[in-house]
Amino acid sequence: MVVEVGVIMGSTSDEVTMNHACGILEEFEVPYEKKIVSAHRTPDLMFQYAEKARERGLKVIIAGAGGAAHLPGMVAAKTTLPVIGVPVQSKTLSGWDSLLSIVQMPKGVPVATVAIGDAGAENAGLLAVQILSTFNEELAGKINERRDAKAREVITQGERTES
Ligand SMILES: Nc1c(C(=O)O)ncn1[C@@H]1O[C@H](COP(=O)(O)O)[C@@H](O)[C@H]1O
Repeated sequence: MVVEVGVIMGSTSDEVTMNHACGILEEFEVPYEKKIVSAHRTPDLMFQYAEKARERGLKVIIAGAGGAAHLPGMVAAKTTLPVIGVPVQSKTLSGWDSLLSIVQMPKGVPVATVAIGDAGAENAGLLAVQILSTFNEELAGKINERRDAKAREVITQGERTES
């Protein structure tokens, strides 16, 4: 099966967060790969990964990193695939450093930045699925089914809370 989404992260310490993106891809049965790639620690591997991504058949890259989170932006600079950046929550600055490093890209090289942490990673997975759904009606249908199910959950929870 051709891998469609690349989930990459700067360190194994990002894995717990990034697994939230992977969980969504599994839920939608989107073939993905998970790799540790760092702009700082493995720059040659990072360039190679980004340069080869499109010809390998990938359609979206989700890149998570914390602190001086240059990985998403650097990958975006070396590929024409859409890159979704996940700011991983850092210990010292609670992820503000990660967020600002990822979101403040110079014009010309966009990164679709999601929120800090686990919820952001989950949304990164959903955004990747939505990008793939542009040309895949079956996937679009599954997204709607998921949203309907979530809406029903919220209504049921609300009914239990309301008096
Ligand atoms: N921000 C980056 C990059 C990068 O942007 O290339 N490579 C690793 N890191 C980040 O360093 C943090 C601490 O890493 P360690 O836990 O390995 O010390 C991680 O959140 C990682 O994403």
